[in-house]
Amino acid sequence: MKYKSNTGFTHAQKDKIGVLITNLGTPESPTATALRPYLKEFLSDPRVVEVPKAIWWFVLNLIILNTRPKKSAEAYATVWTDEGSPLLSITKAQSKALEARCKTEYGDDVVVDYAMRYGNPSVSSVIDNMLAKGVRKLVVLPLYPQYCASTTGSTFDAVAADFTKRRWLPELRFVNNYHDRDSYITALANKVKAHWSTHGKAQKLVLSYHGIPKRYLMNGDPYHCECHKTSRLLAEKLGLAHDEYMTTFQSRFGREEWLTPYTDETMKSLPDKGVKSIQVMCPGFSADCLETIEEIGEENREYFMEAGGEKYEYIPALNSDDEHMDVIFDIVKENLHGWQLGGENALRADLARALGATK
Ligand SMILES: C=CC1=C(C)c2cc3[nH]c(cc4nc(cc5[nH]c(cc1n2)c(C)c5CCC(=O)O)C(CCC(=O)O)=C4C)c(C)c3C=C
Ligand SMILES: [Fe+2]
Ligand SMILES: [Fe+2]
Repeated sequence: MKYKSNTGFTHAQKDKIGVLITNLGTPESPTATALRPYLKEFLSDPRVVEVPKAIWWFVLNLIILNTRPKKSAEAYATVWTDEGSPLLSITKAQSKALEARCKTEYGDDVVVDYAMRYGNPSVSSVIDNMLAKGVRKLVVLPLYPQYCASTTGSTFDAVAADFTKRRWLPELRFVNNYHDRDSYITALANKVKAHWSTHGKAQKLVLSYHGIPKRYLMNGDPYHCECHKTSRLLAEKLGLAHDEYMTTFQSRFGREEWLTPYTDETMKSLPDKGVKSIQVMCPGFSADCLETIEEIGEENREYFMEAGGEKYEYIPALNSDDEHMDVIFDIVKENLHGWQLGGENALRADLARALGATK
C-alpha cells in the first residue's frame, strides 16, 4: 500500500483538534556518537545549508562529520542536566503547561504534544500519535518567534513530507511567526524589567539572535527584518534610547559572511568603546539551549570580560514561564477560531452505515 492509514481508527471515535508545538531538536546524549547522526540529519537539510548538493555531501561527510561531533559534544556536556538536554526538557515543560491551559478551556477536545524537527520525538511520529487519537484538525506552532526558511520553513517541509505519505490528511493551520505580537513583546519586556529590579540596569541591553548566512537575507528571507522589528518594539516598550540597546547575531557556522554585527566580535569590542556593563537577552530563542546557555552564558561572557568588561549578565529565555505560556496559548486560541469542537462526525457515521462497517 502506497499511503499510510491512520492507526487505531474507529468510526465511534470523536473528532479532536491537535496542537503541535515544535523546536529544532537536540542530540540523544552529549557524546560524539550521538552528535554525529543528529548533525548529519540537521546539516543535510537543504533549508539549513543552501549549497549545491554534491559539493555539500563531500564537505559534510568528509570534513564536518569527522570534526564537529567531538567539539559539539564537549559543549553539550557543559549544559546537560539530569533531565537531559535543556532544549528538550524545556520544550516538554512548555507542552505540559500548554496542555493544562487547553484542558481548562476545551476539555478533552484538544490534544497537545511537542516534536523536534531533527532527532526525537520526530514530527512524523507525533503526527501519527495525534491522528490515532482522532485528530482531524491540526495547528502546528513552531516556537521560533521570527520566521526563517531554515527553521520555520524547514518545519513546514517536515509536516508536508509526512503528509505526502498519508491517505487521510487532517486540516492544517501552520503558524509562521509571532515576532511583533504585543503579548510576546510585553513578556520579553517584563522579563527584562524583573531582571533590572534585582540586578539593576546595565549600560546596554544586547539582543542577540541566531545568525544565518547574509546570502539568505539577500535572497529574500525576512528573518533579519523580523529580528530588528522585535528589537525595536522591545526597546520602545522598555523606553530605551538608540544607544541603550543593540541587535547582534550569534552562532556563525562556516566561512561565508553571516548577518552582522556578530555577537562575539561585539563582545570583544564593546569595552574599548566605553561599554563596560551589559545585559544580554536572546529573544529569538523560546527555550534556553546550547546556543544561549553555553555560547551566550559562558563563551561570550569570557570574550567581554577578557576585553575589559566589568558586568555581564545573561537574561534567560521565556522558557515555560507563565506569561510566555499565556502568549503561546493566545496564539493557539486565535488559530482555533472557526473550528468546531467536540463534534461527532455525522458524515462518517453515515458512511459507516452505508459500508456496513462494524467498528
Ligand atoms: C549550518 C547552519 C545553521 C543555520 C543556518 C542555523 C540556523 C538557526 N538555528 C537556530 C536555532 C538553533 N540552532 C542550534 C544549534 C545549532 N545550529 C547549527 C547550525 C545552523 N543553525 C548547528 C551546527 C547547531 C548544533 C550545535 C553546534 O554544533 O554548534 C540550537 C540549539 C540546539 C540544542 O540542542 O540546544 C538552536 C535552538 C535558529 C533559530 C536558526 C535560524 C534562524
Ligand atoms: Fe542553529
Ligand atoms: Fe553555538
